[in-house]
Amino acid sequence: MSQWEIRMSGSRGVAYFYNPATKASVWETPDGLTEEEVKKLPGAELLTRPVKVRASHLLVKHSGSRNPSSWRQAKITCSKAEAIETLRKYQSQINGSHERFAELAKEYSDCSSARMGGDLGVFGSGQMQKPFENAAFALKIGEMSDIVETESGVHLILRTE
Ligand SMILES: N=C(N)NCCC[C@H](NC(=O)[C@@H]1CCC/C1=C\[C@H](COP(=O)(O)O)NC(=O)[C@@H](N)Cc1ccccc1)C(N)=O
Repeated sequence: MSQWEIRMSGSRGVAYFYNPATKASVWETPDGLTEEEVKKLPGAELLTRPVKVRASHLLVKHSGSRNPSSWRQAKITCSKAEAIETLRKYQSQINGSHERFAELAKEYSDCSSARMGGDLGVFGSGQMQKPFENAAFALKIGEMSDIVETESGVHLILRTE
């Protein structure tokens, strides 16, 4: 059976099967593929991708951010490297604690969501910048991301629902 792979369709956020050799794309599991074989296909993680998530984040902006200003600092001048270093420091202080995450987001996040401990509410595919969306949607509930870079700056993400 020529190799199938799993891809995500546009903004509908629904996974489908694609066969690069035959260029066939089908919504349902191709005949002859067992459940076990499907789980081993490239892109299999997309099959368990949620439709919507709720997440909090701690954003540290830098001079290269698309909007280098926030409630904390009118003109943000730190370099991207310094922002990453700062976020690493917060990451080690958080050390997996959801409470610490919310406390540090409230105090240090350069996003207006800081006042809600970083909570962004529920969002679906197509709402956030792709690197942020992909990282948030790949997290299990309660899991924290490593450092994620977007046009806004560098983030730590905690998936809460
Ligand atoms: N709930 C939504 N749909 N709100 C629109 C999101 C727009 C989206 N934003 C992002 O992808 C990044 C990642 C998370 C926050 C964020 C960026 C910025 C900060 O960066 P900056 O734009 O200065 O570069 N914060 C926001 O947008 C805030 N309104 C998020 C928020 C705050 C309070 C409550 C809910 C949501 C985008 N497509 O640009």
